[in-house]
Amino acid sequence: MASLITAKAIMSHHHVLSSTRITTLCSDKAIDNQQRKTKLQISHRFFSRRTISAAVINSASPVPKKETVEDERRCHVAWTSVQQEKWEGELTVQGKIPTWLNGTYLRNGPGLWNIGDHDFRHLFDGYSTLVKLEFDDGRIFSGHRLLESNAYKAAKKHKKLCYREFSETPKPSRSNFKNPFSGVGEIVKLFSGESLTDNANTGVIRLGDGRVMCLTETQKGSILVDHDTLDTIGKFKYDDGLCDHMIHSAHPIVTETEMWTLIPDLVKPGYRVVRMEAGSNKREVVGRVKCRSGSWGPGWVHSFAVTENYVLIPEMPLRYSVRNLLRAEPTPLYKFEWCPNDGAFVHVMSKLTGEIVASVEVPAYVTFHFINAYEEDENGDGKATVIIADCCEHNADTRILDMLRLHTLRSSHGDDVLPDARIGRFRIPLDGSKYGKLETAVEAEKHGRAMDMCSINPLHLGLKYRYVYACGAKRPCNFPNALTKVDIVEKEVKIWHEHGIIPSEPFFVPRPGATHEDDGVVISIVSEENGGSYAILLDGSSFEEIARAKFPYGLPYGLHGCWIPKH
Ligand SMILES: CC(=O)/C=C/C=C(C)/C=C/C1=C(C)CCCC1(C)C
Ligand SMILES: CC(/C=C/C=O)=C\C=C\C=O
Ligand SMILES: [Fe+2]
Repeated sequence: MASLITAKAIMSHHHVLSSTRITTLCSDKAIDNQQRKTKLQISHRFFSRRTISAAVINSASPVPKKETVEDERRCHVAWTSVQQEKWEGELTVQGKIPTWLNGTYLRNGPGLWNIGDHDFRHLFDGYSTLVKLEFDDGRIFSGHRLLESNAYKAAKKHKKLCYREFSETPKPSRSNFKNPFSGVGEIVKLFSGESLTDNANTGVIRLGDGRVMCLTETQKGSILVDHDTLDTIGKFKYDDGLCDHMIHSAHPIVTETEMWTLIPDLVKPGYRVVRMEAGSNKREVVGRVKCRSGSWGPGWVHSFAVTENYVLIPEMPLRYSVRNLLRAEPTPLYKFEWCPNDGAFVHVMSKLTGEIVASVEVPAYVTFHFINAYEEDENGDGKATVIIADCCEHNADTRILDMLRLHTLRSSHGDDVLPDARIGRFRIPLDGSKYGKLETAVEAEKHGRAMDMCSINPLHLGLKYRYVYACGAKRPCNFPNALTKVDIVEKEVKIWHEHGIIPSEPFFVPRPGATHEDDGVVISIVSEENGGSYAILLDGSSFEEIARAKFPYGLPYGLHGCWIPKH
C-alpha cells in the first residue's frame, strides 16, 4: 500500500476545504526510502527538502548513521514529526458521538522536532502543533496546524534553531566565536528573556472571556489562537509589570471568572501568586512566598493546585540552577538541579488576603502535574483543618525528565524502562504544624506504576472529588501506554489499552446537567504502532469505548488540551 492518502474535499456550513494530500510515514515499511522522500517533496507545500528527509529518518541527535534505517522502522509515530504544517478535514466516525457533545477539543503539544539540519533532543523542545476535534451534531471536523511563534518562524526562515528551547541553546554565530564578550552577551540575553523561546507548546486554555491561549513556561510564550481556523492571532500582551520575571507555571488554573498562576522569581527565590480577571490582561499580585530552601534557585513549578480558599505553592527539591541555565550543553537535569538535602516544601496562601497560612516540610517529591486539591474539615465545625492535594508523583526520581529524550523514546526495545509513578497525596495541616505528609493514594500496581497527564471533572476543581483520568501503563513499556480511570475513594482502577498505542492525556468533558461526577466523556488522541492515529471517546463512567475516528495520517504525541463549548 502506498503511503500517500488524499483527504476528500469536505463542505459544511463553515468548512470549505480544499483537497489536501497528507502523508503517513511509519505505516508502509516496504516503501523505498528515496521514493518516499520524493513523494513527500512533491506532496509537501511547506517544508524544505532537508526538513522532510530529517522527519522521514526521524533521528534524534546524535544517532550513528548506520542506525537510521533501523530507527525509522522502529520509530513510533508518537515521536515522528508532523509531515505538513496544516491539514483540515472530516473524520469518519465509528460508533456514536453523544448528541450533547457539541464544541471543540483543542490539544497542544510539540509536533515538529527538527529544523534545517538540526534534530531536537527532548520531547519538550518540539514546535507547538495544535490539533482540533470539532464535535458537531455527531460529526467530527478535525485538523492540525503549527503555531506561528517567533521561534518557529525564525527557525523556518534561517533553517536553524534561533531561540533557547527547553533543552537546546542556539549555537553562537560565527562572528561571536572569537569574541571574548559574547558569553556576557548570552547571559544578558538569557536574563532579559531575549533569547528565550516563545514556542508555546505545552498547553492551551480557554479564558473565561472566550479567548484561547497557548502556553509554555516562558511568559513570552503566551499566544492567542483562533480555535476554529487554528490561526495564530498574536502574543497575549500582559498589561502589568510582571513580564520581567520571564517564566511562569505552564498550567494556570482557569475558571469562567478568573485565572490564577505562579511566577517564580529567579533572583530572590520565591513565587508570586497572581490573579487575572476574565476579560482583563492585567495580573494582580495577590501575595508572594519566599523559598524555604537555602539553595540559589526556586523549585521548578510546572503546575500547582487551588482549593476554594487557598493556593498551594509547591517548592520541589528539583530547582532552577544558574550553572545549568548558563550551560550550552544540557545536563541530565537540563536547567535544573536535584537538592533533596535542602528540603521539600508546600506553602499554602489565602486567596483572599495573600497571607501564608501554612508552610510545611514534606518528603522529597517530583511532579509535573497536580491533579486537584480540596479543604477538609475534620472537626465538622465548618473550618478547614487540613488540605488534601493530589499529584502525579514520580517517586522522587528525577530520571523521568531524561526518559523524555527523543532518542530514548524512539529506541524502544520492548524493555520495561519507564520509572514508577503514583498518585501522591499531600496532607497539609492548617494548625501550624511543621510537617506535612505525602502518601500513595492508590496502590500504583493497579495503574501499571505509571501516572501522568491527568484530568478531572472541572466542576470539582478545588473541591472534594473522586475520579482521576490519566495515562497509566500496561507493562512492559518505556512510556505510559494506557488510559486509566482511578477511583480515589474506592481505590479502584479501570484501564483502557490496545497493543502498541501511545495515547495522549485523557480529557474529561462533563455532560451538561449531569449529577454524577463521572457522567461525561473522555477524549484522547491515540498514536498507533502502525503509523496511524485516531481520536477515541470513552464513556466517563464505564470507561468503555463509545466512538473512534481515524485520522487519514499519523499524529505525534501531544500534551494538554481544553474544551471550548459551542454556544
Ligand atoms: C513542554 C513543557 O512541558 C515544558 C516546556 C518548558 C520550557 C520551554 C522551558 C524553558 C526554559 C528556558 C528556555 C530557559 C529558562 C528555564 C526554562 C523555563 C526551563
Ligand atoms: C509526558 C509527561 C510524562 C510522562 C511520564 O510518565 C510529562 C509531561 C509534562 C509536560 O506537560
Ligand atoms: Fe504539563
